[in-house]
Amino acid sequence: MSKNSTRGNGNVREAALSILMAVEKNQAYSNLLLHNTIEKHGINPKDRSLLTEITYGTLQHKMTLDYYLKPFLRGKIEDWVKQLLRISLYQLLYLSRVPAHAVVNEAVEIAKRRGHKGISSMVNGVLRSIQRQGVRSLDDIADPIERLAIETSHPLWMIKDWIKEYGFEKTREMAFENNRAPVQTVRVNTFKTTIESVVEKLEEDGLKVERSETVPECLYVTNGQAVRTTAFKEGLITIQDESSMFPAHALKVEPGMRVLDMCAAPGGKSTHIAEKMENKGEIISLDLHEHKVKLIRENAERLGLSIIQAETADGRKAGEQFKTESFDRILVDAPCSGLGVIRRKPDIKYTKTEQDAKSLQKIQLDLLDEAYTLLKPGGILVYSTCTVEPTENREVSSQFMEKHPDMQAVDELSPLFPQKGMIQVLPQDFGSDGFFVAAFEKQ
Ligand SMILES: C[S@@+](CC[C@H](N)C(=O)[O-])C[C@H]1O[C@@H](n2cnc3c(N)ncnc32)[C@H](O)[C@@H]1O
Repeated sequence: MSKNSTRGNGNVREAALSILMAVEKNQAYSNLLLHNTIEKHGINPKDRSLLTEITYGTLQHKMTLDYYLKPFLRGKIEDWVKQLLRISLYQLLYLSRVPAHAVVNEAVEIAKRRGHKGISSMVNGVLRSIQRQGVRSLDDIADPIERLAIETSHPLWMIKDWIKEYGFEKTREMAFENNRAPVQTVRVNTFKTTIESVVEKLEEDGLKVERSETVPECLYVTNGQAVRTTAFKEGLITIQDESSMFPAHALKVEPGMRVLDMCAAPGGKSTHIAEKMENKGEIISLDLHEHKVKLIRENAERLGLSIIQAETADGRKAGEQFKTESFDRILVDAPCSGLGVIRRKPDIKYTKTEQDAKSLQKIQLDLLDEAYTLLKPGGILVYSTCTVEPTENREVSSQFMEKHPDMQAVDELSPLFPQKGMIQVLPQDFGSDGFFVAAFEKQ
């Protein structure tokens, strides 16, 4: 794909097709593949936005598209042809800016290039029939739960699980919100600069910026790419979702403290904690994977933070390296099912299973048990995840407190969000990621 593609948007659709095939076949992450494709081919901004829209849109609406396509398909069709039909139907139904004839023509061309004449005639036939007859109505699905699953393209087990925990209405809002694009948010490095000065710098770079009403150091960027700004290069901001800024507040750190961040890569929260500690004290940041630990170091360096010591280690065995009851604060930002970030990674809707949440529950409890041993009396332990699964979050917190009666839920998570003990943020609450934060104090 060239920087200045002259052959229309055919290459964009080819690229979307390849990404979607890799996501489905190899369970590759859509966001990483999209990023790599854009960087590798130096795709221009206009094509970049179309590629992102087609790839994410097709993934977001996969089950709805299949529901619409089913009456038009006969017999077994190859995976790539199915993806091509999904991509094309997505554009016909959801992208009014692409003319219908262009969508059909591109699809037929791709089918010819990748397959043979028979396949291209079939693709042509299906798309033209859909154009003539329209698609069937979702009203044909009598059961409201099943309808919600198909309409918003979420597996039925997931919708049922959420309804049990949050009720039908909140689940419905969450499922629709999961198909919307998130607003870009950045965190101001308050150790190095002020919020006002960053707002000014970002605006000088042509970005539109709004301040959050919940987290003072959080800014919403409603256009452009904050990662390409001078403020980013100078280490004055970090790209981070607003929900992910809650744990550092819940930790209630002070300069000079000794803090352990057990699952720290790529360092989004470790660096936030360091900024709040004014770069005074000590932060040990662990992660299981060496290549990810490198990212913690790089981020700390870019932000001018020197108190972070990043190490490769299994948090569940941290007691082998550190003394019992030696940390003032511990963060367990645990590996989780990630179902709060479906807006950013729509593919996880289809790859996660009910069993995943169960096995993650065990890992999270093991990490928390180790953290308990390392926490000083009077210290605070924060447990957070970017999921909305009750098997993790709520169940993990109750099991942990049952096992350790001297760990008490704090009276107020933070002056910014005064809930007692824990908060479950749903994506529709503030427009931020679905997220869970619990804070416990050791008696
Ligand atoms: C939710 S991510 C952490 C995000 C990070 N706190 C941040 O804000 O940038 C969870 C991390 O836990 C790490 N991890 C998984 N199991 C672990 C373990 N047993 N010990 C330490 N880290 C682990 C993963 O490699 C992953 O980077």
